[in-house]
Amino acid sequence: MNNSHYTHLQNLITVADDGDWYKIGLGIFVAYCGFKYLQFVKTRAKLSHIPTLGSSSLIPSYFTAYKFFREGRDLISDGVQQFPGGIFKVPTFDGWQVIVHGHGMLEDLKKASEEDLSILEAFVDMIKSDYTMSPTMLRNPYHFNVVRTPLTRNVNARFDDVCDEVAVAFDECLPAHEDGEWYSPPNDSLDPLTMVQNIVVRATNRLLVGLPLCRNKDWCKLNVQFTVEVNRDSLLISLFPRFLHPIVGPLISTWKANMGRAMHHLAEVVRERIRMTEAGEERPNDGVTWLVDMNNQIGKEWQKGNNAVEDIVAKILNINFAAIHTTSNAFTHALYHLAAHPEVQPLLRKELEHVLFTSKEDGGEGLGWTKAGMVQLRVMDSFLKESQRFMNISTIAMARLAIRPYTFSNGVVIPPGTYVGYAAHAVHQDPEVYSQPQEFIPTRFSDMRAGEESIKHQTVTPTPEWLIFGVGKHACPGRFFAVNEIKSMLVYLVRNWDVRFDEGKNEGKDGIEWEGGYPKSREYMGNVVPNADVKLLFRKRKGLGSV
Ligand code: HEM
Repeated sequence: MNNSHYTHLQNLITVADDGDWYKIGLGIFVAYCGFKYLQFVKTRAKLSHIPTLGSSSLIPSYFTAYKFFREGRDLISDGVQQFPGGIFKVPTFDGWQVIVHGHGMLEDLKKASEEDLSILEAFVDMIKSDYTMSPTMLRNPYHFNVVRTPLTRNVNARFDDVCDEVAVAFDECLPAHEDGEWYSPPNDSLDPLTMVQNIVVRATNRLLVGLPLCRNKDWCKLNVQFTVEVNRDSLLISLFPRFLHPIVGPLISTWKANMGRAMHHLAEVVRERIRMTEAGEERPNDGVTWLVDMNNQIGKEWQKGNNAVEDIVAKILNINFAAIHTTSNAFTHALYHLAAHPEVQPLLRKELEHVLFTSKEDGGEGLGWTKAGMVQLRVMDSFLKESQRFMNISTIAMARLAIRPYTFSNGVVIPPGTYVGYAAHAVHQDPEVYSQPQEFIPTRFSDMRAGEESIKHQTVTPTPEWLIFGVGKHACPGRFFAVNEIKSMLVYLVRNWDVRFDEGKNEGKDGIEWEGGYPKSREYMGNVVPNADVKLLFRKRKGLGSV
Protein backbone atom coordinates (compact mmCIF):
# COMPACT_ATOMS: atom_id res chain seq x y z
CA MET A 1 0.00 0.00 0.00
CA ASN A 2 1.53 3.38 -0.94
CA ASN A 3 1.79 6.30 1.43
CA SER A 4 -1.18 8.28 0.17
CA HIS A 5 -3.49 5.24 0.47
CA TYR A 6 -2.19 4.70 3.95
CA THR A 7 -2.94 8.32 4.86
CA HIS A 8 -6.50 8.04 3.50
CA LEU A 9 -7.06 4.93 5.57
CA GLN A 10 -5.65 6.64 8.63
CA ASN A 11 -7.99 9.57 8.01
CA LEU A 12 -10.96 7.27 7.66
CA ILE A 13 -10.14 5.47 10.89
CA THR A 14 -9.60 8.79 12.66
CA VAL A 15 -13.00 10.01 11.45
CA ALA A 16 -14.53 6.80 12.69
CA ASP A 17 -12.67 7.08 15.99
CA ASP A 18 -14.29 10.44 16.38
CA GLY A 19 -17.64 8.70 16.50
CA ASP A 20 -18.66 9.45 12.92
CA TRP A 21 -19.13 5.87 11.77
CA TYR A 22 -22.81 6.57 11.42
CA LYS A 23 -22.05 9.23 8.75
CA ILE A 24 -20.11 6.69 6.72
CA GLY A 25 -22.91 4.17 7.24
CA LEU A 26 -25.57 6.72 6.29
CA GLY A 27 -23.62 7.73 3.20
CA ILE A 28 -23.32 4.12 2.08
CA PHE A 29 -27.01 3.53 2.81
CA VAL A 30 -28.12 6.59 0.81
CA ALA A 31 -25.86 5.63 -2.09
CA TYR A 32 -27.23 2.08 -1.93
CA CYS A 33 -30.88 3.27 -1.93
CA GLY A 34 -30.15 5.62 -4.84
CA PHE A 35 -28.51 2.83 -6.77
CA LYS A 36 -31.37 0.43 -6.05
CA TYR A 37 -33.92 3.03 -7.13
CA LEU A 38 -32.16 3.68 -10.43
CA GLN A 39 -31.83 -0.04 -11.06
CA PHE A 40 -35.52 -0.54 -10.23
CA VAL A 41 -36.67 2.25 -12.57
CA LYS A 42 -34.41 1.04 -15.39
CA THR A 43 -35.52 -2.61 -15.28
CA ARG A 44 -39.19 -1.66 -14.77
CA ALA A 45 -39.06 0.48 -17.93
CA LYS A 46 -37.70 -2.45 -19.94
CA LEU A 47 -40.56 -4.66 -18.75
CA SER A 48 -43.30 -2.02 -18.75
CA HIS A 49 -45.29 -3.91 -21.43
CA ILE A 50 -45.72 -6.87 -19.05
CA PRO A 51 -48.45 -6.49 -16.39
CA THR A 52 -47.27 -6.32 -12.77
CA LEU A 53 -48.64 -8.34 -9.89
CA GLY A 54 -49.09 -5.84 -7.06
CA SER A 55 -47.77 -2.30 -7.22
CA SER A 56 -45.13 -1.06 -9.69
CA SER A 57 -43.90 1.66 -7.32
CA LEU A 58 -40.66 1.14 -5.44
CA ILE A 59 -41.76 1.00 -1.78
CA PRO A 60 -45.02 -1.00 -2.19
CA SER A 61 -43.21 -3.36 -4.54
CA TYR A 62 -41.06 -4.42 -1.57
CA PHE A 63 -44.22 -5.71 0.16
CA THR A 64 -44.98 -7.84 -2.89
CA ALA A 65 -41.32 -8.92 -3.02
CA TYR A 66 -41.58 -9.99 0.62
CA LYS A 67 -44.79 -11.89 -0.10
CA PHE A 68 -43.07 -13.59 -3.04
CA PHE A 69 -40.18 -14.52 -0.74
CA ARG A 70 -42.37 -16.01 2.02
CA GLU A 71 -45.69 -16.98 0.37
CA GLY A 72 -44.79 -17.43 -3.28
CA ARG A 73 -47.24 -20.27 -3.93
CA ASP A 74 -50.34 -18.25 -3.06
CA LEU A 75 -49.03 -15.09 -4.69
CA ILE A 76 -48.24 -16.74 -8.02
CA SER A 77 -51.57 -18.60 -8.02
CA ASP A 78 -53.30 -15.20 -7.58
CA GLY A 79 -51.29 -13.86 -10.51
CA VAL A 80 -52.34 -16.74 -12.75
CA GLN A 81 -56.00 -15.93 -11.97
CA GLN A 82 -55.50 -12.21 -12.41
CA PHE A 83 -53.59 -12.34 -15.72
CA PRO A 84 -55.14 -14.92 -18.01
CA GLY A 85 -52.92 -13.65 -20.83
CA GLY A 86 -50.19 -16.08 -19.76
CA ILE A 87 -47.52 -13.62 -18.58
CA PHE A 88 -46.98 -11.23 -15.68
CA LYS A 89 -44.12 -9.95 -13.59
CA VAL A 90 -43.45 -9.98 -9.85
CA PRO A 91 -40.99 -7.73 -8.00
CA THR A 92 -38.18 -9.48 -6.11
CA PHE A 93 -35.59 -7.99 -3.75
CA ASP A 94 -33.13 -8.17 -6.61
CA GLY A 95 -35.24 -7.00 -9.59
CA TRP A 96 -38.14 -8.65 -11.41
CA GLN A 97 -39.27 -12.20 -12.05
CA VAL A 98 -41.41 -12.83 -15.12
CA ILE A 99 -43.92 -15.67 -14.66
CA VAL A 100 -45.55 -17.43 -17.59
CA HIS A 101 -48.39 -19.96 -17.63
CA GLY A 102 -50.54 -21.83 -20.12
CA HIS A 103 -49.71 -24.56 -22.61
CA GLY A 104 -48.22 -22.34 -25.35
CA MET A 105 -45.83 -20.61 -22.96
CA LEU A 106 -44.66 -23.96 -21.57
CA GLU A 107 -43.94 -25.19 -25.09
CA ASP A 108 -41.94 -22.02 -25.72
CA LEU A 109 -39.84 -22.60 -22.59
CA LYS A 110 -39.27 -26.23 -23.58
CA LYS A 111 -38.17 -25.34 -27.09
CA ALA A 112 -36.08 -22.25 -26.32
CA SER A 113 -32.36 -22.69 -26.99
CA GLU A 114 -29.68 -22.21 -24.34
CA GLU A 115 -28.54 -19.15 -26.35
CA ASP A 116 -32.00 -17.58 -25.88
CA LEU A 117 -33.21 -18.70 -22.43
CA SER A 118 -30.38 -20.24 -20.46
CA ILE A 119 -30.78 -22.66 -17.56
CA LEU A 120 -27.04 -22.61 -16.85
CA GLU A 121 -26.77 -18.83 -16.70
CA ALA A 122 -29.85 -18.81 -14.46
CA PHE A 123 -28.12 -21.26 -12.08
CA VAL A 124 -24.87 -19.24 -12.18
CA ASP A 125 -26.63 -15.97 -11.42
CA MET A 126 -29.17 -17.29 -8.90
CA ILE A 127 -26.69 -19.07 -6.68
CA LYS A 128 -23.85 -16.67 -7.56
CA SER A 129 -21.80 -19.78 -8.30
CA ASP A 130 -18.78 -17.77 -9.49
CA TYR A 131 -18.26 -16.91 -5.81
CA THR A 132 -20.23 -19.46 -3.77
CA MET A 133 -18.72 -22.30 -5.77
CA SER A 134 -15.97 -21.77 -8.29
CA PRO A 135 -16.04 -19.66 -11.46
CA THR A 136 -15.59 -22.86 -13.48
CA MET A 137 -18.17 -25.06 -11.71
CA LEU A 138 -20.94 -24.61 -14.25
CA ARG A 139 -18.74 -24.00 -17.30
CA ASN A 140 -18.78 -27.32 -19.10
CA PRO A 141 -20.80 -29.13 -16.40
CA TYR A 142 -20.03 -32.69 -17.54
CA HIS A 143 -21.27 -33.94 -14.16
CA PHE A 144 -24.84 -33.35 -15.45
CA ASN A 145 -24.02 -35.95 -18.14
CA VAL A 146 -22.78 -38.29 -15.40
CA VAL A 147 -26.11 -37.98 -13.57
CA ARG A 148 -28.06 -38.38 -16.82
CA THR A 149 -26.26 -41.50 -18.07
CA PRO A 150 -23.92 -43.69 -15.94
CA LEU A 151 -25.51 -42.77 -12.61
CA THR A 152 -29.04 -43.43 -13.83
CA ARG A 153 -28.00 -46.62 -15.64
CA ASN A 154 -26.37 -47.93 -12.49
CA VAL A 155 -29.30 -47.33 -10.13
CA ASN A 156 -30.26 -50.97 -10.70
CA ALA A 157 -26.73 -52.39 -10.31
CA ARG A 158 -26.08 -50.39 -7.13
CA PHE A 159 -29.56 -50.63 -5.62
CA ASP A 160 -28.56 -53.25 -3.00
CA ASP A 161 -25.87 -50.92 -1.68
CA VAL A 162 -28.23 -47.97 -1.51
CA CYS A 163 -30.81 -50.09 0.37
CA ASP A 164 -28.11 -51.36 2.73
CA GLU A 165 -27.13 -47.77 3.53
CA VAL A 166 -30.78 -46.78 4.01
CA ALA A 167 -31.24 -49.62 6.52
CA VAL A 168 -28.06 -48.93 8.49
CA ALA A 169 -28.69 -45.18 8.59
CA PHE A 170 -32.35 -45.58 9.63
CA ASP A 171 -31.41 -48.05 12.39
CA GLU A 172 -28.88 -45.59 13.74
CA CYS A 173 -31.46 -42.78 13.80
CA LEU A 174 -34.29 -44.98 15.11
CA PRO A 175 -32.81 -47.82 17.17
CA ALA A 176 -35.26 -50.67 17.81
CA HIS A 177 -37.61 -50.45 20.78
CA GLU A 178 -38.99 -53.92 21.32
CA ASP A 179 -41.71 -52.83 23.73
CA GLY A 180 -44.02 -51.50 21.00
CA GLU A 181 -44.19 -48.12 22.73
CA TRP A 182 -44.24 -44.82 20.83
CA TYR A 183 -40.94 -43.00 21.20
CA SER A 184 -39.09 -39.95 19.81
CA PRO A 185 -35.76 -40.38 18.04
CA PRO A 186 -33.18 -40.78 20.83
CA ASN A 187 -31.60 -37.44 20.26
CA ASP A 188 -34.70 -35.35 20.76
CA SER A 189 -33.02 -32.29 19.30
CA LEU A 190 -32.75 -34.10 15.96
CA ASP A 191 -35.70 -32.72 14.03
CA PRO A 192 -37.33 -34.86 11.31
CA LEU A 193 -35.79 -32.89 8.44
CA THR A 194 -32.27 -33.20 9.86
CA MET A 195 -32.83 -36.90 10.53
CA VAL A 196 -33.92 -37.41 6.92
CA GLN A 197 -30.99 -35.37 5.57
CA ASN A 198 -28.63 -37.61 7.58
CA ILE A 199 -30.09 -40.69 5.89
CA VAL A 200 -30.29 -39.20 2.38
CA VAL A 201 -26.70 -37.92 2.42
CA ARG A 202 -25.46 -41.38 3.33
CA ALA A 203 -27.56 -43.28 0.79
CA THR A 204 -26.64 -40.82 -1.98
CA ASN A 205 -22.96 -40.90 -1.17
CA ARG A 206 -22.92 -44.67 -1.04
CA LEU A 207 -23.55 -44.38 -4.77
CA LEU A 208 -21.24 -41.43 -5.36
CA VAL A 209 -18.17 -42.16 -3.22
CA GLY A 210 -18.91 -45.54 -1.59
CA LEU A 211 -17.83 -46.91 1.78
CA PRO A 212 -16.29 -45.82 4.14
CA LEU A 213 -16.50 -42.14 3.14
CA CYS A 214 -20.30 -42.17 2.84
CA ARG A 215 -20.44 -42.79 6.63
CA ASN A 216 -17.81 -40.23 7.58
CA LYS A 217 -19.54 -37.71 9.82
CA ASP A 218 -17.59 -34.69 8.60
CA TRP A 219 -18.13 -35.60 4.94
CA CYS A 220 -21.88 -35.96 5.51
CA LYS A 221 -22.07 -32.73 7.50
CA LEU A 222 -20.13 -30.88 4.80
CA ASN A 223 -22.49 -32.02 2.07
CA VAL A 224 -25.65 -31.21 4.02
CA GLN A 225 -24.33 -27.80 5.09
CA PHE A 226 -22.87 -26.91 1.71
CA THR A 227 -26.28 -26.26 0.10
CA VAL A 228 -27.41 -24.16 3.05
CA GLU A 229 -24.25 -22.08 2.92
CA VAL A 230 -24.40 -21.58 -0.84
CA ASN A 231 -28.00 -20.35 -0.60
CA ARG A 232 -27.23 -18.10 2.35
CA ASP A 233 -24.09 -16.64 0.77
CA SER A 234 -25.76 -16.05 -2.60
CA LEU A 235 -28.62 -14.21 -0.90
CA LEU A 236 -26.15 -11.99 0.95
CA ILE A 237 -24.14 -11.28 -2.20
CA SER A 238 -27.29 -10.39 -4.12
CA LEU A 239 -28.02 -7.61 -1.61
CA PHE A 240 -25.02 -5.72 -3.03
CA PRO A 241 -24.99 -3.91 -6.40
CA ARG A 242 -23.63 -6.15 -9.13
CA PHE A 243 -20.44 -4.17 -9.70
CA LEU A 244 -19.46 -4.93 -6.08
CA HIS A 245 -19.96 -8.70 -6.40
CA PRO A 246 -16.33 -9.43 -7.38
CA ILE A 247 -15.27 -7.68 -4.16
CA VAL A 248 -17.88 -8.87 -1.65
CA GLY A 249 -18.39 -12.32 -3.22
CA PRO A 250 -15.06 -13.83 -2.15
CA LEU A 251 -15.34 -12.14 1.27
CA ILE A 252 -18.78 -13.62 1.98
CA SER A 253 -18.36 -17.02 0.33
CA THR A 254 -17.38 -20.11 2.33
CA TRP A 255 -16.38 -22.00 -0.83
CA LYS A 256 -12.63 -22.14 -0.15
CA ALA A 257 -13.11 -23.64 3.31
CA ASN A 258 -15.68 -26.15 2.03
CA MET A 259 -13.54 -27.13 -0.94
CA GLY A 260 -10.54 -27.55 1.39
CA ARG A 261 -12.57 -29.97 3.52
CA ALA A 262 -13.81 -31.85 0.47
CA MET A 263 -10.26 -32.17 -0.89
CA HIS A 264 -9.09 -33.46 2.48
CA HIS A 265 -11.63 -36.30 2.29
CA LEU A 266 -11.70 -37.10 -1.39
CA ALA A 267 -8.59 -35.89 -3.25
CA GLU A 268 -6.58 -39.05 -2.58
CA VAL A 269 -9.47 -41.29 -3.68
CA VAL A 270 -9.80 -39.38 -6.96
CA ARG A 271 -6.04 -39.39 -7.56
CA GLU A 272 -5.91 -43.15 -7.03
CA ARG A 273 -8.93 -43.64 -9.33
CA ILE A 274 -7.21 -41.67 -12.11
CA ARG A 275 -4.14 -43.86 -11.67
CA MET A 276 -6.24 -47.06 -11.79
CA THR A 277 -7.96 -45.80 -14.94
CA GLU A 278 -4.67 -45.08 -16.65
CA ALA A 279 -3.32 -48.49 -15.58
CA GLY A 280 -6.46 -50.21 -16.92
CA GLU A 281 -7.24 -51.73 -13.49
CA GLU A 282 -10.71 -52.74 -12.35
CA ARG A 283 -12.39 -49.86 -10.52
CA PRO A 284 -15.33 -49.47 -8.12
CA ASN A 285 -18.60 -48.80 -9.91
CA ASP A 286 -19.34 -45.38 -8.35
CA GLY A 287 -19.66 -41.66 -8.98
CA VAL A 288 -15.91 -41.05 -8.81
CA THR A 289 -15.21 -43.57 -11.60
CA TRP A 290 -18.04 -42.18 -13.76
CA LEU A 291 -16.68 -38.66 -13.32
CA VAL A 292 -13.12 -39.69 -14.18
CA ASP A 293 -14.42 -41.33 -17.38
CA MET A 294 -16.63 -38.38 -18.32
CA ASN A 295 -13.77 -35.96 -17.67
CA ASN A 296 -11.62 -38.01 -20.05
CA GLN A 297 -14.38 -38.03 -22.67
CA ILE A 298 -15.73 -34.49 -22.68
CA GLY A 299 -13.69 -32.52 -20.14
CA LYS A 300 -12.04 -29.37 -21.52
CA GLU A 301 -8.25 -29.09 -21.39
CA TRP A 302 -8.44 -26.84 -18.29
CA GLN A 303 -10.36 -29.61 -16.47
CA LYS A 304 -7.74 -32.27 -17.15
CA GLY A 305 -4.16 -33.08 -16.08
CA ASN A 306 -3.18 -31.30 -12.89
CA ASN A 307 -6.65 -29.78 -12.54
CA ALA A 308 -8.61 -33.03 -12.84
CA VAL A 309 -8.57 -33.96 -9.15
CA GLU A 310 -9.85 -30.60 -7.96
CA ASP A 311 -12.42 -30.44 -10.76
CA ILE A 312 -13.84 -33.89 -9.95
CA VAL A 313 -14.00 -33.21 -6.20
CA ALA A 314 -15.89 -29.97 -6.93
CA LYS A 315 -18.31 -31.84 -9.21
CA ILE A 316 -19.11 -34.33 -6.42
CA LEU A 317 -19.94 -31.40 -4.14
CA ASN A 318 -22.19 -29.99 -6.86
CA ILE A 319 -24.06 -33.27 -7.41
CA ASN A 320 -24.66 -33.39 -3.66
CA PHE A 321 -25.89 -29.80 -3.88
CA ALA A 322 -28.50 -30.84 -6.46
CA ALA A 323 -29.44 -34.08 -4.69
CA ILE A 324 -29.52 -33.85 -0.89
CA HIS A 325 -31.99 -31.11 -0.01
CA THR A 326 -34.38 -31.77 -2.89
CA THR A 327 -34.64 -35.45 -1.96
CA SER A 328 -34.74 -34.78 1.80
CA ASN A 329 -37.52 -32.21 1.43
CA ALA A 330 -39.55 -34.60 -0.73
CA PHE A 331 -39.13 -37.47 1.74
CA THR A 332 -39.93 -35.31 4.78
CA HIS A 333 -43.12 -34.06 3.10
CA ALA A 334 -44.05 -37.72 2.53
CA LEU A 335 -43.23 -38.55 6.15
CA TYR A 336 -45.54 -35.77 7.38
CA HIS A 337 -48.25 -36.98 5.01
CA LEU A 338 -47.92 -40.46 6.51
CA ALA A 339 -48.41 -38.96 9.96
CA ALA A 340 -51.27 -36.72 8.80
CA HIS A 341 -53.03 -39.64 7.05
CA PRO A 342 -52.35 -42.70 9.22
CA GLU A 343 -54.77 -44.77 7.13
CA VAL A 344 -52.19 -44.69 4.32
CA GLN A 345 -49.63 -46.67 6.33
CA PRO A 346 -51.46 -50.05 6.24
CA LEU A 347 -52.28 -49.42 2.59
CA LEU A 348 -48.61 -49.03 1.66
CA ARG A 349 -47.65 -51.93 3.93
CA LYS A 350 -50.16 -54.24 2.27
CA GLU A 351 -48.84 -53.39 -1.17
CA LEU A 352 -45.18 -53.76 -0.33
CA GLU A 353 -45.70 -57.06 1.48
CA HIS A 354 -47.50 -58.40 -1.59
CA VAL A 355 -45.15 -57.03 -4.24
CA LEU A 356 -41.81 -57.39 -2.48
CA PHE A 357 -41.93 -59.90 0.33
CA THR A 358 -44.59 -62.50 -0.50
CA SER A 359 -43.31 -65.23 -2.79
CA LYS A 360 -45.07 -66.24 -5.98
CA GLU A 361 -45.99 -69.58 -4.42
CA ASP A 362 -47.81 -67.68 -1.67
CA GLY A 363 -49.68 -65.49 -4.16
CA GLY A 364 -47.39 -62.45 -4.10
CA GLU A 365 -44.91 -61.11 -6.64
CA GLY A 366 -41.79 -61.87 -4.60
CA LEU A 367 -39.69 -59.16 -6.21
CA GLY A 368 -37.73 -58.38 -3.05
CA TRP A 369 -36.29 -55.02 -2.04
CA THR A 370 -35.07 -54.38 -5.58
CA LYS A 371 -35.39 -51.69 -8.20
CA ALA A 372 -37.73 -53.93 -10.20
CA GLY A 373 -39.86 -54.14 -7.05
CA MET A 374 -39.92 -50.34 -6.64
CA VAL A 375 -41.38 -49.95 -10.14
CA GLN A 376 -44.32 -52.17 -9.20
CA LEU A 377 -45.21 -50.20 -6.03
CA ARG A 378 -48.00 -48.26 -7.69
CA VAL A 379 -49.81 -47.09 -4.58
CA MET A 380 -46.55 -45.92 -3.05
CA ASP A 381 -45.65 -44.10 -6.26
CA SER A 382 -49.08 -42.46 -6.26
CA PHE A 383 -48.79 -41.46 -2.59
CA LEU A 384 -45.37 -39.92 -3.21
CA LYS A 385 -46.54 -38.06 -6.30
CA GLU A 386 -49.63 -36.77 -4.50
CA SER A 387 -47.45 -35.60 -1.61
CA GLN A 388 -45.29 -33.69 -4.09
CA ARG A 389 -48.27 -32.33 -6.03
CA PHE A 390 -49.75 -31.10 -2.79
CA MET A 391 -46.64 -29.45 -1.32
CA ASN A 392 -44.51 -28.67 -4.38
CA ILE A 393 -40.85 -28.43 -3.73
CA SER A 394 -40.69 -25.36 -5.92
CA THR A 395 -43.38 -22.84 -6.82
CA ILE A 396 -41.78 -22.03 -10.17
CA ALA A 397 -40.49 -24.59 -12.65
CA MET A 398 -37.99 -24.14 -15.45
CA ALA A 399 -36.25 -21.00 -14.21
CA ARG A 400 -34.38 -19.43 -17.11
CA LEU A 401 -32.36 -16.27 -17.77
CA ALA A 402 -32.85 -14.46 -21.09
CA ILE A 403 -29.50 -14.06 -22.84
CA ARG A 404 -30.83 -12.06 -25.79
CA PRO A 405 -34.28 -10.60 -26.59
CA TYR A 406 -36.73 -13.49 -26.66
CA THR A 407 -40.15 -13.44 -28.32
CA PHE A 408 -42.81 -15.82 -26.97
CA SER A 409 -45.25 -17.35 -29.44
CA ASN A 410 -47.91 -14.86 -28.29
CA GLY A 411 -45.66 -12.02 -29.45
CA VAL A 412 -44.51 -10.77 -26.02
CA VAL A 413 -40.78 -9.94 -25.93
CA ILE A 414 -38.54 -10.14 -22.87
CA PRO A 415 -35.20 -8.32 -22.88
CA PRO A 416 -31.83 -9.90 -22.06
CA GLY A 417 -31.19 -10.24 -18.32
CA THR A 418 -34.82 -11.14 -17.54
CA TYR A 419 -35.58 -14.06 -15.25
CA VAL A 420 -38.51 -16.14 -16.46
CA GLY A 421 -40.15 -19.23 -14.95
CA TYR A 422 -43.31 -21.30 -15.24
CA ALA A 423 -46.13 -21.25 -12.64
CA ALA A 424 -45.86 -24.94 -11.67
CA HIS A 425 -47.71 -24.89 -8.37
CA ALA A 426 -50.70 -23.23 -10.04
CA VAL A 427 -50.89 -26.16 -12.51
CA HIS A 428 -50.70 -28.71 -9.69
CA GLN A 429 -53.57 -26.92 -7.96
CA ASP A 430 -55.70 -26.28 -11.07
CA PRO A 431 -59.18 -27.91 -10.74
CA GLU A 432 -59.28 -28.30 -14.52
CA VAL A 433 -56.17 -30.46 -14.35
CA TYR A 434 -56.69 -32.27 -11.02
CA SER A 435 -60.18 -32.78 -9.65
CA GLN A 436 -60.53 -31.64 -6.02
CA PRO A 437 -57.00 -30.26 -6.00
CA GLN A 438 -57.28 -29.18 -2.35
CA GLU A 439 -57.89 -32.78 -1.27
CA PHE A 440 -55.00 -35.09 -0.47
CA ILE A 441 -55.93 -38.29 -2.32
CA PRO A 442 -53.11 -40.84 -1.87
CA THR A 443 -54.38 -43.17 -4.60
CA ARG A 444 -55.13 -40.38 -7.08
CA PHE A 445 -52.49 -41.52 -9.57
CA SER A 446 -52.66 -45.27 -8.99
CA ASP A 447 -56.40 -45.02 -9.70
CA MET A 448 -55.56 -43.25 -12.99
CA ARG A 449 -53.13 -46.04 -13.82
CA ALA A 450 -55.61 -48.81 -13.04
CA GLY A 451 -55.80 -51.24 -15.92
CA GLU A 452 -53.10 -49.57 -18.02
CA GLU A 453 -49.38 -50.23 -18.22
CA SER A 454 -48.60 -46.69 -19.28
CA ILE A 455 -45.79 -44.85 -17.54
CA LYS A 456 -47.71 -41.59 -18.01
CA HIS A 457 -48.86 -41.15 -14.41
CA GLN A 458 -45.63 -42.20 -12.68
CA THR A 459 -43.68 -39.80 -10.46
CA VAL A 460 -40.60 -39.98 -12.73
CA THR A 461 -42.48 -39.02 -15.88
CA PRO A 462 -42.52 -35.25 -16.51
CA THR A 463 -45.55 -33.95 -18.41
CA PRO A 464 -47.07 -30.47 -18.84
CA GLU A 465 -49.32 -31.33 -15.88
CA TRP A 466 -46.49 -32.75 -13.74
CA LEU A 467 -43.66 -30.31 -13.31
CA ILE A 468 -41.87 -31.25 -10.09
CA PHE A 469 -38.81 -32.23 -12.11
CA GLY A 470 -39.36 -29.67 -14.85
CA VAL A 471 -40.14 -30.97 -18.35
CA GLY A 472 -38.30 -31.12 -21.65
CA LYS A 473 -34.59 -31.44 -22.36
CA HIS A 474 -33.47 -30.14 -18.95
CA ALA A 475 -35.93 -32.18 -16.85
CA CYS A 476 -34.08 -33.32 -13.73
CA PRO A 477 -31.66 -36.08 -14.79
CA GLY A 478 -31.43 -37.28 -11.15
CA ARG A 479 -35.14 -38.08 -10.88
CA PHE A 480 -34.82 -41.84 -11.52
CA PHE A 481 -32.32 -42.17 -8.70
CA ALA A 482 -34.23 -39.76 -6.43
CA VAL A 483 -37.55 -41.59 -6.76
CA ASN A 484 -36.02 -45.03 -6.25
CA GLU A 485 -34.07 -43.80 -3.25
CA ILE A 486 -37.17 -42.22 -1.69
CA LYS A 487 -39.19 -45.39 -2.30
CA SER A 488 -36.47 -47.56 -0.76
CA MET A 489 -36.59 -45.29 2.31
CA LEU A 490 -40.38 -45.47 2.45
CA VAL A 491 -40.27 -49.28 2.21
CA TYR A 492 -37.88 -49.51 5.14
CA LEU A 493 -39.75 -46.97 7.22
CA VAL A 494 -43.27 -48.24 6.63
CA ARG A 495 -42.32 -51.89 7.08
CA ASN A 496 -40.52 -51.30 10.36
CA TRP A 497 -42.26 -48.41 12.08
CA ASP A 498 -45.59 -46.74 12.63
CA VAL A 499 -45.32 -42.96 12.62
CA ARG A 500 -47.47 -40.19 14.04
CA PHE A 501 -47.20 -36.56 15.12
CA ASP A 502 -46.27 -35.97 18.77
CA GLU A 503 -49.42 -33.96 19.58
CA GLY A 504 -48.24 -33.28 23.14
CA LYS A 505 -45.11 -31.47 21.92
CA ASN A 506 -46.54 -29.91 18.75
CA GLU A 507 -49.77 -28.39 19.99
CA GLY A 508 -49.57 -24.68 20.69
CA LYS A 509 -45.86 -24.65 19.86
CA ASP A 510 -44.65 -21.36 18.41
CA GLY A 511 -43.68 -21.59 14.78
CA ILE A 512 -46.04 -24.43 13.83
CA GLU A 513 -49.29 -23.65 12.02
CA TRP A 514 -51.55 -26.51 10.99
CA GLU A 515 -53.49 -26.75 7.73
CA GLY A 516 -55.86 -29.71 7.51
CA GLY A 517 -53.77 -31.76 9.96
CA TYR A 518 -50.51 -30.94 8.13
CA PRO A 519 -47.81 -28.61 9.52
CA LYS A 520 -47.66 -25.58 7.23
CA SER A 521 -44.44 -25.57 5.22
CA ARG A 522 -41.98 -22.72 5.12
CA GLU A 523 -41.26 -20.89 1.92
CA TYR A 524 -38.13 -19.11 0.78
CA MET A 525 -38.08 -17.55 -2.70
CA GLY A 526 -40.46 -20.11 -4.09
CA ASN A 527 -38.77 -23.08 -2.37
CA VAL A 528 -41.12 -25.03 -0.12
CA VAL A 529 -39.39 -26.55 2.91
CA PRO A 530 -41.08 -28.82 5.48
CA ASN A 531 -41.44 -27.27 8.94
CA ALA A 532 -38.51 -28.72 10.90
CA ASP A 533 -39.88 -27.76 14.34
CA VAL A 534 -42.47 -30.55 14.21
CA LYS A 535 -41.96 -33.56 16.48
CA LEU A 536 -42.75 -37.09 15.38
CA LEU A 537 -43.22 -40.32 17.31
CA PHE A 538 -42.21 -43.75 16.02
CA ARG A 539 -43.25 -47.26 17.11
CA LYS A 540 -41.24 -50.31 16.09
CA ARG A 541 -43.55 -52.84 14.50
CA LYS A 542 -43.60 -56.10 16.35
CA GLY A 543 -42.57 -59.31 14.63
CA LEU A 544 -40.98 -57.60 11.63
CA GLY A 545 -37.22 -57.73 11.45
CA SER A 546 -35.28 -55.48 9.15
CA VAL A 547 -36.18 -55.97 5.51
C1 HEM B 1 -36.96 -35.14 -5.28
C2 HEM B 1 -35.76 -34.81 -5.69
C3 HEM B 1 -35.45 -33.86 -6.81
C4 HEM B 1 -36.22 -32.85 -7.36
C5 HEM B 1 -37.63 -32.46 -6.98
C6 HEM B 1 -35.43 -32.24 -8.42
C7 HEM B 1 -35.88 -31.20 -9.22
C8 HEM B 1 -35.14 -30.64 -10.24
C9 HEM B 1 -35.60 -29.56 -11.08
C10 HEM B 1 -36.96 -28.88 -10.97
C11 HEM B 1 -34.61 -29.27 -11.96
C12 HEM B 1 -34.61 -28.15 -13.02
C13 HEM B 1 -35.30 -28.59 -14.28
C14 HEM B 1 -35.51 -27.45 -15.25
O1 HEM B 1 -35.32 -26.30 -14.87
O2 HEM B 1 -35.91 -27.70 -16.41
C15 HEM B 1 -33.51 -30.15 -11.67
C16 HEM B 1 -32.32 -30.14 -12.35
C17 HEM B 1 -31.25 -30.96 -12.05
N1 HEM B 1 -31.22 -31.95 -11.09
FE1 HEM B 1 -32.74 -32.48 -9.85
N2 HEM B 1 -34.21 -32.85 -8.47
C18 HEM B 1 -34.18 -33.85 -7.53
C19 HEM B 1 -33.15 -34.72 -7.27
C20 HEM B 1 -31.95 -34.74 -7.94
C21 HEM B 1 -30.88 -35.68 -7.70
C22 HEM B 1 -30.93 -36.82 -6.67
C23 HEM B 1 -29.87 -35.36 -8.55
C24 HEM B 1 -28.51 -36.00 -8.71
C25 HEM B 1 -28.22 -37.24 -8.38
C26 HEM B 1 -30.29 -34.21 -9.33
C27 HEM B 1 -29.54 -33.58 -10.31
C28 HEM B 1 -29.98 -32.54 -11.11
C29 HEM B 1 -29.17 -31.90 -12.14
C30 HEM B 1 -27.72 -32.26 -12.50
C31 HEM B 1 -29.96 -30.91 -12.74
C32 HEM B 1 -29.57 -29.94 -13.88
C33 HEM B 1 -30.09 -30.49 -15.21
C34 HEM B 1 -29.84 -29.61 -16.42
O3 HEM B 1 -29.62 -28.42 -16.27
O4 HEM B 1 -29.87 -30.12 -17.56
N3 HEM B 1 -31.56 -33.87 -8.94
N4 HEM B 1 -33.85 -30.98 -10.63
